[in-house]
Amino acid sequence: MERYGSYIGGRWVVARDHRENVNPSDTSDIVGLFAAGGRDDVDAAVTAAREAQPGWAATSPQTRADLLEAVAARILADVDRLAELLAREEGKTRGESEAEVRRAAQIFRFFAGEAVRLTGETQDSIRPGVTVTHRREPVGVVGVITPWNFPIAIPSWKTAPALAYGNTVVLKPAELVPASVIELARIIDHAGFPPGVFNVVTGSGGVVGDAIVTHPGVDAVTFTGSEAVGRGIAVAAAGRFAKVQLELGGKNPLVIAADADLDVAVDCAVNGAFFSTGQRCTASSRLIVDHAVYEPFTERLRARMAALRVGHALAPDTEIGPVVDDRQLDTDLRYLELARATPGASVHGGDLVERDTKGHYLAPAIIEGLDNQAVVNREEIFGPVAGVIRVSGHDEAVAVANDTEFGLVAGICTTSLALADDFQRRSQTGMVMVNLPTAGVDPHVAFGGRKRSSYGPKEQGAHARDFFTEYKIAYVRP
Ligand SMILES: NC(=O)C1=CN([C@@H]2O[C@H](COP(=O)(O)OP(=O)(O)OC[C@H]3O[C@@H](n4cnc5c(N)ncnc54)[C@H](OP(=O)(O)O)[C@@H]3O)[C@@H](O)[C@H]2O)C=CC1
Ligand SMILES: O=C(O)CCC(=O)C(=O)O
Repeated sequence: MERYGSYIGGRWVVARDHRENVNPSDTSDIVGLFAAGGRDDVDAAVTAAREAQPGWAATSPQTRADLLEAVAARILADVDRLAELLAREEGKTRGESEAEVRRAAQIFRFFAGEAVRLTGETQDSIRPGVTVTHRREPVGVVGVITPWNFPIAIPSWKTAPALAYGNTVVLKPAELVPASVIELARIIDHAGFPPGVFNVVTGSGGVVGDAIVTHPGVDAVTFTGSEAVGRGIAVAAAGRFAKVQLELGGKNPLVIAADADLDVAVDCAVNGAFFSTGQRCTASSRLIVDHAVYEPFTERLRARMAALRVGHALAPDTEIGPVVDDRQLDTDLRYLELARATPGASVHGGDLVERDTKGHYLAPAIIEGLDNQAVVNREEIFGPVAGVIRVSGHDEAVAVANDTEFGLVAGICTTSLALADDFQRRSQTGMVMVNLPTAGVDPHVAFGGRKRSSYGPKEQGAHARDFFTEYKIAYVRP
């Protein structure tokens, strides 16, 4: 069984303790043994990152662009192997995994371009002869803490902009899925980045994650994961005046209007609620359906749902891979039990599925008959489970869609431009989708939500520079 260390200061550091990375499609398959890093590893990584940062910031933007482009090319050259590894460690289908790996390459390619595109601003002072410049500079050392549901794309969309703009990085992947990030570190190492520019410490959130967040040498922390952990990180980072960016949960509504094209609506619902096993912060976990189309929509949805093939992530006919681990499966089952025990609810699907290999297989489920106040329609489940809520008319649909503590993304299926436009304006979310699944965003576009879904500047696209750079304002009298 191969053992992997952390990547610190351009070297692979041998670890004392390791943790198994288990394949959720087949729990007898151990992907590898990964370092259970400690605070001393974080300290060494931050020291290396601090030493490397001024030199990295001083490199030509073209050098940074060339190196990021080399990472993109190396990812693409190895797509098959990386996709298979990702599917093995996370449980996404082979197709979903390949799409994610390609997305990681697109992200590195996009930020290669951004490295040479960074601009500042100038303005005239109110004092004659004086010019004011706003110049963007790197923040310094960025701590990156990532979740298990996008093992290579999320680490890439935090790392690529950090590096493009001259920061150095200490990254902690989720303990459930360290393999893809270790491969990314190998690629970055082979591409020829200076030692210390990119560092990875694997290990638990409570130890390695906390050490990154509280380390005085880390200038900024970018995090994606649960609200509870994000809240603690925000408090700890703000307490020592470090910059912080959080991407948290969602309870994303997809409205099916009375005039919706039901083929489009069912496609959007199936994709948004169940693909990637529902394990996306952008998942459509509330389907808000106008009573005029409730019966035909739910009938077609149930039929499509029942036909979805749940199975081993690497089996060619699998449409829905396994749940990531037994803990998340317990969470999904607990919410389904709660729904079944609630008067008026009817649960369709949601049974455990047996396959040739022992994996965490759960059939997709919808919960009908409950209103928007039910616990299952308020809390993020993070599994292949959606609540279906019946409403009367557009105004009620908008009110229900907005009646949540989250605000990541909202979708509407309608053939009316007026309804689509109205929904877009009134939705209390960072992102809106019209006749598209709520999940699945473009790699070159800003990403982020409102309310308790996100905190700090948006991620991705050119807007990423707002987090990964600081303005320096200079008054100049020549
Ligand atoms: N918005 C999103 O995209 C995501 C939301 N979630 C939500 O979070 C729930 C739980 O998922 P989970 O992976 O456990 O999410 P967590 O928030 O626990 O984990 C996200 C990352 O933070 C790390 N972490 C955990 N505790 C700390 C800490 N005290 N200080 C610093 N870092 C820490 C984790 O490490 P490690 O796991 O290695 O211990 C992981 O790398 C899901 O059911 C879902 O609701 C989950 C993933 C993504
Ligand atoms: O839907 C997407 O493309 C992105 C989802 C995401 O960022 C997440 O689940 O953390």
